[in-house]
Amino acid sequence: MLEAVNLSKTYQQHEALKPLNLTVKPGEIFCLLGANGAGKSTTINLFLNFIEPTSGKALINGIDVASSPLETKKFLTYIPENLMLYPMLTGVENLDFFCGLSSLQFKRDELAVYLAQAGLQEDFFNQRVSTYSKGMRQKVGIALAIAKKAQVLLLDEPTSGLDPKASNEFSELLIKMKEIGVATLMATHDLFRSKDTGTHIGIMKQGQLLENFEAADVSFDSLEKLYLQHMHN
Ligand SMILES: Nc1ncnc2c1ncn2[C@@H]1O[C@H](COP(=O)(O)OP(=O)(O)OP(=O)(O)O)[C@@H](O)[C@H]1O
Repeated sequence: MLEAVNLSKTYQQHEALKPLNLTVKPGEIFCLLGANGAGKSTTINLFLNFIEPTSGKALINGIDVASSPLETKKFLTYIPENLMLYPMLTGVENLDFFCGLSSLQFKRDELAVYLAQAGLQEDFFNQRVSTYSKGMRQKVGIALAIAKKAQVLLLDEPTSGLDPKASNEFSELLIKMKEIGVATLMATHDLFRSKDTGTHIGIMKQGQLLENFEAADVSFDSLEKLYLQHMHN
């Protein structure tokens, strides 16, 4: 579970994130929408302990990420817009390496099962990642989450630049993760996927979470209207 408690970040005078209170429970996919500079990545980076909060706390499974960064990282997998993998290593080798960083060791056929569960085509398991499409690289990230039995997924625009089919496949993986109780926080610009895949939607503007509602409570049209209204004001 993810929890922000009066979490804020100020750079010099600039409030990148105004005090945020937010909970993402197991089995929820919280989609964070907002214009460029709204504070979405800042929120995710605070949960990753990449940056220090100015006030408040980011908690993962009730543990403060600032005071227990290593422990909280065990529970989570982070997939940014461009997942950094080693291009000269194969998918299996990359997965092995990143599992190793979490002190996890698997046999080759176990790694292959995780890649298959993440939807990667078998022909590519032993090919260098330099030959992978962006969607295939993102699947290696999901395979890592599956291998780690991650309880939390932090995603920063993971589908930007993916073609509609790859984006759809990624959404299906997120739904699978949801079904096994993973809590997901995703920054995205994709209104359609937020409505389609998310369980909860937040709209941010200038560092502030202006809206927080259940995806089932809005139609796609009303979501778009609401989003544009906030951006125009
Ligand atoms: N290291 C930094 N120093 C100063 N200001 C920063 C720093 N990092 C981010 N900011 C500012 O914080 C604000 C929020 O940025 P953030 O990256 O969280 O936005 P975002 O919603 O993720 O945008 P995008 O959709 O472009 O990714 C912006 O005004 C940005 O300029």
